[in-house]
Order: sequence, then structure tokens, then C-alpha cells
Amino acid sequence: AHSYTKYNTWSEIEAWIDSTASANPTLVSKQVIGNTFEGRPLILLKIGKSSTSTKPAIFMDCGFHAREWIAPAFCQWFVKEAVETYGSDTEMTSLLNDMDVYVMPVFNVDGYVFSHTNNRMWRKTRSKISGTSCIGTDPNRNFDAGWCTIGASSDPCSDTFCGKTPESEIETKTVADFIRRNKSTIKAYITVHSYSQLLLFPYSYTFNLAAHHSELLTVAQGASAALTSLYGTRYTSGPGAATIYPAAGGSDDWAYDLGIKYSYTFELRDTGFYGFLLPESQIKPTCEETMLAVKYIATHVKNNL
Ligand SMILES: Nc1ncc(C[C@H](C[SeH])C(=O)O)cc1Cl
Ligand SMILES: [Zn+2]
Ligand SMILES: [Zn+2]
Ligand SMILES: [Zn+2]
Ligand SMILES: [Zn+2]
Ligand SMILES: [Zn+2]
Repeated sequence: AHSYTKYNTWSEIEAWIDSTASANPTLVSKQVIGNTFEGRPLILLKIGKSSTSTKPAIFMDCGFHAREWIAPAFCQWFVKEAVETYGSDTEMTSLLNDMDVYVMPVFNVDGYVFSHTNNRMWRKTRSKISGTSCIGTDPNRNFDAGWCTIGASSDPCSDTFCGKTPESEIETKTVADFIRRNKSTIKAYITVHSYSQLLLFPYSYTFNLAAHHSELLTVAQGASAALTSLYGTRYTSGPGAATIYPAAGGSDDWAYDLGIKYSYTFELRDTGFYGFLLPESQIKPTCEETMLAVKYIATHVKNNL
């Protein structure tokens, strides 16, 4: 059965999405924006006080990379906290009154399922590529942002295969289309990965500083400090290229170049002791501390609309 302190299967998450949406009709709505390569639904939860007018929004996705199980766990936790604390927590209440948060609990659904059933260390999508028996593309190399110029491979058998073309993956194209369609209202993009305990922002595809570098850094440092305040977990904030590695085709760089100024990639716990195999006992502390960072960013965005 579904548990916020377990790594749920996709079918448990899918059932949870339906029950959460139906239990909170004024705060949560579900929309299927497309399908994966293997035909599973790409699901978005829209969280926010329902309003007839269009509100500014934040887009947050989890589960780009199949093996990074703590990321989907966090997206589920965020939705739980939102519905649980709306009306009591001042910050969350004013956030959801003034903004909408689009939460995509699992981006790479096919990969997530495969990592539960076949290969725990799987990273990519599960698409079939013509001319090879190798499977899948790295969705975080598949966006049209310096595509395949650095830190990515044109070898379909590589774990960082950039795809035959930008947005070759149906998952990438579907999300890129949604964000393009809604770019006038989407004010922030947050994508959740693991591991390394980093808060990254553009650029990864170049060492050049982003136009809004100083503000992005200041906000990241504030968010990281908020995170650290709970259990002392230490994070490093910085532009992707210099802070983790230079790499092109990432969703955060693409969203930023589309004009979404507040664009961040979280690399959650840990720093390598367990790595992708973070024990379920660490789901609660990881998610509680990450809530503080995400709320910090969201509040900053709301105060700077
Ligand atoms: N733009 C980016 N932002 C963050 C990262 C790091 C993640 C960490 Se799993 C990745 O390698 O895809 C990679 C890129 Cl290309
Ligand atoms: Zn279960
Ligand atoms: Zn990742
Ligand atoms: Zn990672
Ligand atoms: Zn909590
Ligand atoms: Zn601020």
C-alpha cells in the first residue's frame, strides 16, 4: 500500500494521485498531459486554491532519472505537506492562495518501473532507438539547451545519451510543450534529482555566468541555509557547470533560456555513502529538510512576481 515513508511502486503512486485529487477537490486537480514511450500516463498535479483567474505558477518535477527514488518520494511528500498544512501554515497558505504549483511526481515513468522490476541502477528512459539494441535516452541531456555539445554522449548505449535530436523523447517533448504553452504564467522551474546534496542553477552547458547569476545564487544560498537549519545537512549551491560538471541538454538550462528566471536542480541526499540506494528511514528527514528549501524558493518567487 502507499506510504509517504516508502519508495512506492508506480501503481501505488498512480492510485495515490487519484485519491489525493479526489480527497482535495478545491486544492488539487489532476491532469494527464501525455503518455510515455511504453504508454503510461504523464501526470501533473496542480496544487493551489482554485480560482477562476489564471495564477502565476511554479513547475516542479521529480524522477527524471529512474534510480533516483528519493526524488519522487519528495514530490509525494510536497503534495502531502501542501494539502495537510494549507490553512494552518502561513507560508504554504499564502503560497497556494497566490500561486499554483504544478507537481509532476514521476517524469520518467517507464524508467522508474524498470528500476523497480529489472535494474535498480537504471537511469534513462526506455525508448527503442533505431539501429541499435541499446535502450533509452538520458532525459536530462535531451532538452534543446546547448544540446549534445558537452557532458553528453551521442552513443545510444551511453547512460548520458543525448537522443537522436533535442526532445526526441516523448516525455521530454510533452513536458517542454506544456511549459512552452504556459510560459507566461510559470515563474519558476524546479527539478528534483539525487544524489550529492547540491542546489544547482544555470548554466551547466557553459561556464559563462547566467544573467541573473547573483540573484539565483543568493536565493540558492538562502534555501540551502533553510535546509541545513533542520538537521544540519550541508548543501553546496552554485551553477551546474562548476558545481557538479559541465553538461548540456538539461531541463533547468532550457527553462532558464525560455525565460523562467528561477530555475533550479536539487540533488538530494546523500553524498555517496548510500548514494541512489538511500534507505527508506531517511525519506522523512530528507523530505522535511527539502520542504524548507523549496518553500524558501517559492516564497521568494511569490514576493518577486
Ligand atoms: N542542466 C543540468 N543540470 C543538472 C545536472 C545534474 C544532473 C544530476 Se543526476 C544530471 O546529471 O542530469 C545536469 C544538467 Cl545537464
Ligand atoms: Zn506498497
Ligand atoms: Zn538525476
Ligand atoms: Zn544525480
Ligand atoms: Zn512536515
Ligand atoms: Zn527572497
